[in-house]
Amino acid sequence: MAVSTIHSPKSLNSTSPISTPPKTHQNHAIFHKPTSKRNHALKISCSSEEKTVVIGLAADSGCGKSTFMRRLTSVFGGGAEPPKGGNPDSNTLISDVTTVICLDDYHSLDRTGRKEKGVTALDPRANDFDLMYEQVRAIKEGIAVEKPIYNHVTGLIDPPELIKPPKILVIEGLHPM
Ligand SMILES: Nc1ncnc2c1ncn2[C@@H]1O[C@H](COP(=O)(O)OP(=O)(O)OP(=O)(O)O)[C@@H](O)[C@H]1O
Ligand SMILES: O=C(CO)[C@H](O)[C@H](O)COP(=O)(O)O
Repeated sequence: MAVSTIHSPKSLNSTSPISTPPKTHQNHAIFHKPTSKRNHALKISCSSEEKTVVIGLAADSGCGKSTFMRRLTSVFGGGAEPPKGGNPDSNTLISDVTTVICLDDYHSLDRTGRKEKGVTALDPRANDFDLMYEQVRAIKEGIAVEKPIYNHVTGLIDPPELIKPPKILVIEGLHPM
């Protein structure tokens, strides 16, 4: 499993598939590995007061992303719940500080569509990376978006849900980077 901060609108605008972190650490959430046996706690510092910090979590299906995210959001405080009054099959988790969105929501082909085309959910042809990029960039810039929902119960793409910019946005899935 890979976890990374996604650093700036500039890096999101890059044409390179791999974003290059800037040299300063301002406005970034920073994860430190313990440096000594006496320092077991995961230290998290987040200096951004105004802009949404984006954290990407990449791993294959069933690797433990959701489990890890529940732990991570509890570190930031508050319980995380699906959007109130929305689609009960929403994959989104919202707390006071964080919003976790699942990138399965950017599947461009539903379950039947993938079967017909003979592609898996990992295949770029089954995902709308352009929409993902535009919406993550918009949220980071403080703009709410209407994000699609991939319904894991029905295998269909449901009507979108409104995602408002949180302090910390976590994008978890197969291709967040
Ligand atoms: N660190 C761990 N050690 C052992 N089992 C784990 C660990 N983390 C998660 N699991 C178990 O692995 C299974 C998959 O976990 P989880 O649903 O978090 O994965 P996921 O990556 O979010 O899956 P998906 O991509 O299907 O949404 C669950 O049964 C969970 O209890
Ligand atoms: O979790 C996944 C990817 O992260 C699923 O494999 C993918 O979204 C397809 O979902 P389903 O099997 O419900 O049609």
